[in-house]
Amino acid sequence: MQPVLKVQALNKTFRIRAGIFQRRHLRVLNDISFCLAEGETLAIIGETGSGKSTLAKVLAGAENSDSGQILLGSETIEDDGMRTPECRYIRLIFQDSNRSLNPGLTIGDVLDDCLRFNTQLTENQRQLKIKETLSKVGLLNEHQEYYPHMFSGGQLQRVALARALILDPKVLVLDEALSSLDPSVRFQIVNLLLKLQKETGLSFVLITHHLSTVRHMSDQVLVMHRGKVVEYGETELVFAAPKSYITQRLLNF
Ligand SMILES: Nc1ncnc2c1ncn2[C@@H]1O[C@H](COP(=O)(O)OP(=O)(O)OP(=O)(O)O)[C@@H](O)[C@H]1O
Repeated sequence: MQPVLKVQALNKTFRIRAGIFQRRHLRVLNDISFCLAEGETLAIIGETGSGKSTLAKVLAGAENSDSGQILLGSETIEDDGMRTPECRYIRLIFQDSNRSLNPGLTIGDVLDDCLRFNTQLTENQRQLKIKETLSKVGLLNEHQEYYPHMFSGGQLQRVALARALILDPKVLVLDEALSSLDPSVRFQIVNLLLKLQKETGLSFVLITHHLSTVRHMSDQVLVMHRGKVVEYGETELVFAAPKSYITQRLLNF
């Protein structure tokens, strides 16, 4: 079966300050490759600074890579830093996604803007799509009239999910998206994500420090250390017998 997402030899370097007049190159992603099947979840774990968030941003088109390819189905959507518009089928939700919501816009306006800028839908079609999407994430049609400050933390993460889902993505990248939620709300959102995955075949790249969530949600796990993949395999196998010393340390073996 063809994977929905294929990442091949991805590299990314930042130029960082190394003194008053000096700069040096910091290699943050070093030859990263993996595959993700439709309806499956790949968890990415690693210590702070190992490159997980940079990888999430590159996948979602928020940062360009220096070299390497990202394929969505059979289409190459990034080739040595060049992006195609199809990258909108990979959407990113991060911990503070809602900080990027304009406090002066209602949720209906936010979702409508997303559709107006990215699709050719008519006003009626957009209204229908907004209603359907809010319902998918467990919000009411009336929530269209609400401003961001009127939502609780858990509801805001549902709004972030609605904003990601409204463009019918194939892959959702969740970068610590559940971390700031209290355990009962996190549990509800995890169940919602799993339900959506079952119903629509959506695939997830899950970046989290919560090992129990990794075990509960993911089919495969990829372990990063200083920008490199040090272990990659089925979640149950990796958790039962981690091969790399880095994984053993992360899993408290
Ligand atoms: N825009 C940037 N410019 C320069 N260096 C950066 C930039 N973004 C990230 N870095 C550096 O790249 C490295 C990897 O950062 P990244 O945020 O991807 O790690 P991470 O694994 O997501 O960490 P955490 O678990 O703390 O979120 C770090 O050393 C970080 O300081």
